[in-house]
Amino acid sequence: MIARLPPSAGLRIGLFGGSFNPPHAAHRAITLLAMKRLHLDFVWWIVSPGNPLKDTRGLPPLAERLAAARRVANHPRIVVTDVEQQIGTRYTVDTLRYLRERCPRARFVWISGADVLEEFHRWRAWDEIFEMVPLCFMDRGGETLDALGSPAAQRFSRARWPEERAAQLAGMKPPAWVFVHGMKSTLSSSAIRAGIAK
Ligand SMILES: Nc1ncnc2c1ncn2[C@@H]1O[C@H](COP(=O)(O)OP(=O)(O)OP(=O)(O)O)[C@@H](O)[C@H]1O
Ligand SMILES: O=C(O)c1ccc[n+]([C@@H]2O[C@H](COP(=O)([O-])O)[C@@H](O)[C@H]2O)c1
Repeated sequence: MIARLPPSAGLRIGLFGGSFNPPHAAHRAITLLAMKRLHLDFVWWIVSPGNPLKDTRGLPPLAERLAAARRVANHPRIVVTDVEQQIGTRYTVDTLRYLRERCPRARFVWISGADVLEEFHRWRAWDEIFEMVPLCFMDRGGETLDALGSPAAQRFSRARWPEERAAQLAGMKPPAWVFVHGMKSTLSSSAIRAGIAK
């Protein structure tokens, strides 16, 4: 399957995967902060057909989450895509393999919140992902210490660059990652679903 993708040649592109159930202001704020600190041209929001580690019963249809993500993103340099649905995967390693092959001249960086670093060692082929693209983890309220002490952070501790080098991350040879402080939002989709945030 050949997915419909935005232009990418020669660009520095952040990839931000999520369930977006629902999308919220912290998704957008993190994206804009990463764009600035990593000197990215674009960030693609990859709306997941369903996180393989989550119970996805009750997950709203992808089309609904895509439309909501587009409304929240509302920025000329944020592109919302259903590429995982198009290529038929839920696993990030497959998505990255596909995108690197389809877009050989793009400089991709995978962006996640700190909670993802904490559980990264549970992802399929997670150590391979570290060798495929540079990674950027964004601080998240309540998650910093657990994330930085996680199995993935420990295993790749020598590939961590100081935050001051974030602007060079997209051009670095993997494994390379940064942890970006500066935002400690506690906003989450689950809090919104529970009616205790919006
Ligand atoms: N407040 C936040 N600070 C930092 N990163 C965040 C924040 N909210 C979401 N993210 C990141 O956004 C990405 C997509 O997350 P997701 O769509 O699951 O939102 P969520 O708020 O974490 O959802 P849920 O509460 O259902 O787990 C993940 O990398 C997640 O770490
Ligand atoms: O590839 C995996 O094994 C894997 C396991 C868990 C989560 N992910 C991805 O992590 C991203 C964040 O998921 P979520 O549900 O926390 O928003 C999203 O792109 C998921 O597809 C990927």
